[in-house]
Amino acid sequence: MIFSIAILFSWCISHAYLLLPLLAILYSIYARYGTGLSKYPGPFLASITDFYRLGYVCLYQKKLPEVALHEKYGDFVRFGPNLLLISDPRVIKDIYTGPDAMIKSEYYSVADFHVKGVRHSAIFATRDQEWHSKLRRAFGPVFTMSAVASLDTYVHETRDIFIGVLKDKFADKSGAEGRVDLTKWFQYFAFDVLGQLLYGERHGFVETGGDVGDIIKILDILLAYGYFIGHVPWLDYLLHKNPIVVWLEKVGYIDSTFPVIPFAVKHLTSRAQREKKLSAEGEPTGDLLDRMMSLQGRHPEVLTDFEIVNMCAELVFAGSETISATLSALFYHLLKNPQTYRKLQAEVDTALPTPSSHLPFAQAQTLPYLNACLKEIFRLHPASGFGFERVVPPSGKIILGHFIPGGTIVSVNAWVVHRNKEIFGDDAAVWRPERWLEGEAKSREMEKYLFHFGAGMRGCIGRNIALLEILEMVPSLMRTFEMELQDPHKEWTTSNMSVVKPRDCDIRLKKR
Ligand code: HEM
Repeated sequence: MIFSIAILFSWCISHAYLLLPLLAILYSIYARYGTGLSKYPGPFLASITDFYRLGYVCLYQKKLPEVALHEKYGDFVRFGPNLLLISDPRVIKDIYTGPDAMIKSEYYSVADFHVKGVRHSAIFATRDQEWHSKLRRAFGPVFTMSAVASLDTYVHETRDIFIGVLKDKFADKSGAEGRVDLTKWFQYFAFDVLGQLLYGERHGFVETGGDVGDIIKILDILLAYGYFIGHVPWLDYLLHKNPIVVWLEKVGYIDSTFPVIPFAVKHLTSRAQREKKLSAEGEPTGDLLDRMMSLQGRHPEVLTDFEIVNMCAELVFAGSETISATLSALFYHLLKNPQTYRKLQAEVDTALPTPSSHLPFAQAQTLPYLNACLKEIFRLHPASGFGFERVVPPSGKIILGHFIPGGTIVSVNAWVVHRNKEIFGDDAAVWRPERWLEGEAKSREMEKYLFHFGAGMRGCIGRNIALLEILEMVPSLMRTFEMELQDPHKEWTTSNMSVVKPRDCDIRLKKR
């Protein structure tokens, strides 16, 4: 027996030149026809290998891959042996919401990490729905609108320091000295405001005008790694999660700790003995860390110190680049379309009599044109550039009359949904905040399909914080400065590495 296995093995080795192409052909036939998706259109090579998709997203950075693919192939596009992209917004409720919401695909698992050799998943990436529900329930009270509104003083402080630094460093200066790289400075703001919200202490980006501890650089690498490798998730087991790297991390030869973790641990440790504060209504008070720690007694099995530190890192991970991309894109479009800039400025000037006066968050939420601009930027430039992949349950699912086999990965991208002409109008591809002011019924109908924060239980837990930060920043900035693009005729560029990041949108500032 052993003898015949050895003969077979040596025959296979000596005929590898024949066997390997044969296996590749058999695998390709299976990939193309064996997953039940062969009737859907899409690039031929994509139906055979996920590497096609990886190559495509690497090379196709100018226009989002999904937008171009749906334009070419229609509502259902096969973009992998097992992946179906869907553009019709009506599917959002079937895939993402309700008790049957589908689980996240392995795309997200690339964001898992090891601590002392043990694998962990935080709230954004976990594929364990039950554990995720527990996390959402336990952390939930910290993120409600009323809880977030009471965090406004933390945002004011960072915003005022940010505006002060811009004033001193750039305002009224000519030449290179007055040139502001908007994306970079909004990144500094976004990281610092999160430090302030989380621990009552900024990380120090704005004051130093630089990347503290290379946090931005490292986050950019992590986001790019997740975005690209997520298309072929098993590559992660050869690269970052291979047993040698995991072992080297375990014994301390490699340190892949995200640099905000030590910051979070330092603050958590220093507060461990502090009395936990609750408001008169029994709600947590203080900064976000205080609030999360004061909930520990209610959910001791979920809100461990370890999970709280993970959550701090997740909030920085998910809530920094998204904010800076949204703010930069908003000002780019306002300045590229000066009539919209003037209209918003007039509204802001009425609400804010002097540059140093303050517009409360609740009042900012009522300014019609400001909120129209906000919805329009969320629509036209949703910060997340990736499709939110989910796995069809084993029994399969009927979606818009199509039976989709169990195990298929389905994905809807906000950039595609938000360009739907039936919902948003023939000019869906352009910046026009006025579309949100053309009747309440129309606005409500459009809002129903906004997908920039995702949907359902896996939708953005930080959405109220995002609104707070943006609505606190925009009016004050516009009241303080007259802004113009460095080169009004130049078109910006964007890059998509999970977050669609604006580039080349430098501006100049004059004090008002
Ligand atoms: C304009 C700003 C933002 C946008 C467009 C945005 C978008 C999103 C989207 C689309 C998701 C779901 C992704 C998916 O289904 O795969 C998400 C999840 C998440 N976001 Fe945001 N986000 C923003 C700001 C923030 C902020 C400021 C924070 C925190 C301070 C935050 C924290 C999170 C977390 C923790 C998750 C995971 C939630 C879960 O799975 O339960 N985000 N965000």
